Amino acid sequence: MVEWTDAERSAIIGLWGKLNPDEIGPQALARCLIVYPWTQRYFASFGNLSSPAAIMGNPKVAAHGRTVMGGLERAIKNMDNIKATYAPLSVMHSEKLHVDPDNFRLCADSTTRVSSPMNTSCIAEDCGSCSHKDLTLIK
Ligand code: HEM
Repeated sequence: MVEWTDAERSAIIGLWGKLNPDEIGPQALARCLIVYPWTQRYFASFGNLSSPAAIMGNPKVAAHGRTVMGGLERAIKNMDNIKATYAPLSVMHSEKLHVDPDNFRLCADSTTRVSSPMNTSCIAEDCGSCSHKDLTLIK
C-alpha cells in the first residue's frame, strides 16, 4: 500500500481540482493515439483513426478519454485503497485487452502534457517545450 504524506495528498487533490477531466481526457487519449500510433491497435472498434484530424474528431475517442479520466478520479477518491479499487480494471486491461504495460507510461505522458499550462502553446509551430513540434494536435 502506498503511504501518502499529507503534503502529497493535498498536492494531488489540489492539482486534480484544477483540471477539467472532460477537456483533458479526450485530448490526452487523442494525443496518445497520434504521437504513439501503435497504441491504436487496441482501439480497432473505434472507427476512423486514420489521421490526426480523424482521431481528434472521433466521438468514441473523446468519450473514452472521459472514461479514462473517470478511472483516474476513482484512484484520487480512493487513495488509501488504490490496489483494490483498480483490481478489476487491472485484470481487464491485462487478461482481456492484453495491453502492454509500457502503454500506461505513454498514456500518462500524454495526460501530463495536455494538463500542463504549456498545453495551449503546443499549437504554435515551435513552442520550445514540446518534442512533437510538427504535430499541431491540441485544439
Ligand atoms: C491511466 C491509465 C488508464 C486508465 C485509468 C484506464 C481506464 C479505463 C476504463 C475506466 C475503461 C472502461 C472499463 C469498463 O468498460 O469497464 C477502460 C477501457 C479500455 N482501456 Fe483503458 N485505461 C488506462 C490505460 C489504457 C491504455 C494505456 C490502453 C491501451 C493503449 C487502454 C485500453 C483500453 C481499451 C481498449 C478499453 C476498452 C475500450 C472499449 O472498447 O470501450 N487503457 N480503460
